[in-house]
Amino acid sequence: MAARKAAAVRAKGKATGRDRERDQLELAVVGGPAPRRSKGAATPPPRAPARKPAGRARPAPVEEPELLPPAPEAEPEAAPAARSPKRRATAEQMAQQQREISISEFFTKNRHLLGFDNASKALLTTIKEAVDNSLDACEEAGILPEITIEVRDLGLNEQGEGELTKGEGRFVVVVEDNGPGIVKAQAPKIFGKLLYGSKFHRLKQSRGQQGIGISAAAMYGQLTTGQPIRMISRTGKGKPAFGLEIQIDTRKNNPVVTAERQLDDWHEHGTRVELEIVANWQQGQRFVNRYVEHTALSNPHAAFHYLRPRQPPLSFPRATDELPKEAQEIKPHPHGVELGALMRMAADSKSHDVRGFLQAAFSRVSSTVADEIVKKAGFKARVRPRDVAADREVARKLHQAIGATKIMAPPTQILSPIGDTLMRKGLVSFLNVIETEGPEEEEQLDLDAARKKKATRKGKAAKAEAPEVPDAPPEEGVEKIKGHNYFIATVTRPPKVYRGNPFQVEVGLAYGGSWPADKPIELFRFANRVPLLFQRGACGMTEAIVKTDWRNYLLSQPRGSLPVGPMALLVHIASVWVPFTSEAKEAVAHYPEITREIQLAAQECGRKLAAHIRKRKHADYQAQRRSLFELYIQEVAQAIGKIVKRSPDPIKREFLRLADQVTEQEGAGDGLDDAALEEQSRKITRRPRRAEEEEQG
Ligand SMILES: Nc1ncnc2c1ncn2[C@@H]1O[C@H](COP(=O)(O)OP(=O)(O)OP(=O)(O)O)[C@@H](O)[C@H]1O
Repeated sequence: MAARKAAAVRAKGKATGRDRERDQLELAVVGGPAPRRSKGAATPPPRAPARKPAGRARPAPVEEPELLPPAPEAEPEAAPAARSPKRRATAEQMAQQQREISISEFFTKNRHLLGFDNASKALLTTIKEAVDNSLDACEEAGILPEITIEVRDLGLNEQGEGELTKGEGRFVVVVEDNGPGIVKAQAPKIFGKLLYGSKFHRLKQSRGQQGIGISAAAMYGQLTTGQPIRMISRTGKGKPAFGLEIQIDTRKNNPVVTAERQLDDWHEHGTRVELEIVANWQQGQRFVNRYVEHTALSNPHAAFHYLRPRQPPLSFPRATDELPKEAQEIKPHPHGVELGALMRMAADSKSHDVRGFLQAAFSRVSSTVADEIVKKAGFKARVRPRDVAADREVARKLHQAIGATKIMAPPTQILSPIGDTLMRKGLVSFLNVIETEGPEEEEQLDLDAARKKKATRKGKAAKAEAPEVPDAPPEEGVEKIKGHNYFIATVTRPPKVYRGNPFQVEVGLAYGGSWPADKPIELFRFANRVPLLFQRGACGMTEAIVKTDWRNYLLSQPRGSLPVGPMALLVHIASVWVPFTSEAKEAVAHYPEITREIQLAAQECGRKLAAHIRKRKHADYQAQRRSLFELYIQEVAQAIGKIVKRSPDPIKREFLRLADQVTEQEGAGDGLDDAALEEQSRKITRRPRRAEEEEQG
């Protein structure tokens, strides 16, 4: 109706600017297209009256006056259109500003993307990058890792005496390994060039992936203290050890060696990295402690020596002398390849025809599969890889044909999971340290809450704690650690594939002990054996655990949260390429295939846990009943003795034997559900009375 009125006014040619404004708004409300105003035009161009639609007239739209916008008078923005603004710069002027950005310059500005957002986190990231490299190098070379991590407070004197630096200050981080060492010619680029490494271009399980970690730490040190990274390395007996000081020319992303020396006496092989950085030990040590503990847990084949300012050194001996199974490199699976990547791979190929290219570049492509792909692509004549690289249409056909061809899943036995036995060993030695040292706190820097939590764990926890597992006989899966009983269960899932990349999930849990029973469980996340300490909420692993219904396994669980109970839960994903959410490698992306596997592993572990909790509840119940029974047994035996005129001692012994028998029988109640156990308990309560009656009778 309003539109029609407005059209009538326009037809008369008497519309004012304000009328036109109102028309536009009204038309917009009744569904007409908003008029486009040409840039710089003071008033909108005149519009032709609305044409009547051909055919049967539609009913007039129902008017909704309350939807109309306020009258233009009330709208200051509806003032006359502004004149076109003065041009500020021409394309040519802007072109003068446009230039290449070096990767180091980019990450200098965006160091938070690499995990260097603040001084406490930077401390952890620096250590983590160096330790992960040491572990990777040792494993690749087949050496049992022996790693020393040292944090030195430069506020203290040479003897380590003085006042500890409060807040931010200068620290030296040293990481030394007994690995294969680094070839001298490579060292400058490894430590002084971002995106330079040996792991990015391959598909093989390793802690490092990107080739940016240690050089980013060097860059952070250089940025915050102006000091170069110092390294020493030796590749073996008979080869000289060398030391270098390396800086990064951030404009060019190139290394500059500022000092060089040869060492006569150094270890037979290995690498030492020393970085001076601005760090916050006061706040950051919690993360570092936790990182070291968790790294020891997930790497039971490695020994760690951890030296800290003004604290006794901490050692984590290796729990096994066996190296983990060697991870194998694989080629990408054709079903995971994208069109652009296919074209690039074809351009790099040395094969003479597309069949050869497919077989050489991808896993699981036999000559029969290659023939089938080529047939499905409809290539008549011989197609060379360079045709695929140059012609998008040819590449598209090939890509489509790959997608339409059934190809065996990628090989999965190339991964190196921790395994059930070592996960258990790792958990036990980790709990040993935790029980001695006291646990570390949550990642949030809420010190008050942290202090409270510590108090809860050390003192009050005993009350809240789930009742102890009876001393004897030791239940299967229960480990006694520093006087506390922990139930430990582990699950390793078979390998699976996401986006063509094999991955494998493992879950381990430790229940009971000194963990508080009234707090959310402790969730420990690991990716390729590296603990993930930040971004817990944003991690796909957390999501999977939260989505698991833990009430089925006798833990309480607030909606959308982690379960509550005295439990530490370890989740590990091993993969040839872990899909991290960012370069800082702090959280795993939410791939449904990965979430599902974690859930399945958690459920399997949960079932073991539920069986244990039931058994323990039952044992507690029996112990309670027995002690109640034993409380009166003396009196009862005496009374019966008087009636039957016998000594009470054999009667008492008989009662105790009966009690043993009953408890034993009920011990066989394993595997019953709660209701069945309750029922069984009820029956048992009546039994002694009957036994008594029989005796009396
Ligand atoms: N301690 C070491 N011993 C032997 N080689 C090392 C050592 N540290 C680093 N390297 C080599 O230097 C390369 C670069 O290391 P860097 O930490 O920058 O990246 P990365 O480990 O490959 O990946 P990411 O950035 O994900 O950590 C490694 O790929 C490895 O080849």
